[in-house]
Amino acid sequence: MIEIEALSKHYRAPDGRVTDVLKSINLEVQPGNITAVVGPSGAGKSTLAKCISLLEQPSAGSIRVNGHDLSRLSGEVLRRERRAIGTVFQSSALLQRKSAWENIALPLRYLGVVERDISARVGELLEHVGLSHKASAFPAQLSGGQRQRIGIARALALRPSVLLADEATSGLDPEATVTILDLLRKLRDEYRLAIVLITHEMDAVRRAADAVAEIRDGQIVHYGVVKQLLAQPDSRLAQQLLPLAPQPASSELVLQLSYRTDVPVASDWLTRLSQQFALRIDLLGAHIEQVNGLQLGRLQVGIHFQRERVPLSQLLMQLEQLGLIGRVTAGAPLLKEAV
Ligand SMILES: Nc1ncnc2c1ncn2[C@@H]1O[C@H](COP(=O)(O)OP(=O)(O)OP(=O)(O)O)[C@@H](O)[C@H]1O
Repeated sequence: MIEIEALSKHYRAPDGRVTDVLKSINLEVQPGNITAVVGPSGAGKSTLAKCISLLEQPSAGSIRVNGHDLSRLSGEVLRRERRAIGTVFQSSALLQRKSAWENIALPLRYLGVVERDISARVGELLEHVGLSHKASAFPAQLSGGQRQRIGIARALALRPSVLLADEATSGLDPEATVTILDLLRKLRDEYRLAIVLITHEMDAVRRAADAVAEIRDGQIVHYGVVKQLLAQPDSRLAQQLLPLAPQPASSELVLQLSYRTDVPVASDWLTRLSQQFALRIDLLGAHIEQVNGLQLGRLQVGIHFQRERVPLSQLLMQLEQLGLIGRVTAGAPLLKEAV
């Protein structure tokens, strides 16, 4: 488990000017959980990654891994405790003259682990990342995705409890990206790893994250548990996770409806709603997203009132009873008259 508390980082330029890059970041990632950190370029994601991996010393605050505050340690104790954090970066930085097998063995060799145990552990890790057949290949003979999987195996060699993946899928093709993200999910579950996934790709968040923190200008401005975000379709993070382009509509009211496919939605909701309120409902757009193994649906519907206008609150309440969460995308002023 990793607990980041009131973490701040500033840099001091030679002329004495101070740049605050991280401002009092609080973030907790439990074992068996993937938390994505997203945000625009320059927001502070890499600096956060460097602080977590202790490449940079925080200016203030603490980073506790399994209860130990790593930011206060130094020397041999720090080297020992930091083994609890495995790191994978964008280019996995494998040694080119060493085979995949040797690259994974490196951290174990540095520690002086006996050869027999190294063999057993490397074999197990290669199997876990699905590359046993590439043990003797050199990095140049591997694809980008395969190199990244070897990088992940190496990061896990010392059995960390936290894995930091900093842009680990950037630059990979979609297929390799999916393989890496699915591997992270598998490792999360098998080793109960607490994974911090730093990424600028919302697709990666959708596929793998349990929670997401949005960082802007050095601060966490939004945080949400992915499965709960769907119940808040208005939230900024939900909109980013499940975008549905607004449709031009001649309808009196345009609603965006969300639902989880594992929660029953009345199959005849459309007929029931139309009949109950004398509506004509046009389907303007629909899509289903996979979010961390869960299917989430989004619909956009245009509504025409065929008799009197129905109060919006009544309409939304009825939708909720049918298993759908609604929010108005267009036409609200019209409705206000009727509310
Ligand atoms: N060593 C440094 N000295 C001074 N300022 C720095 C230093 N490192 C980073 N910064 C500044 O801190 C801010 C955050 O940078 P950081 O690299 O953490 O952003 P990021 O969110 O990772 O961006 P990107 O997605 O483009 O990699 C930027 O404004 C950057 O210029």
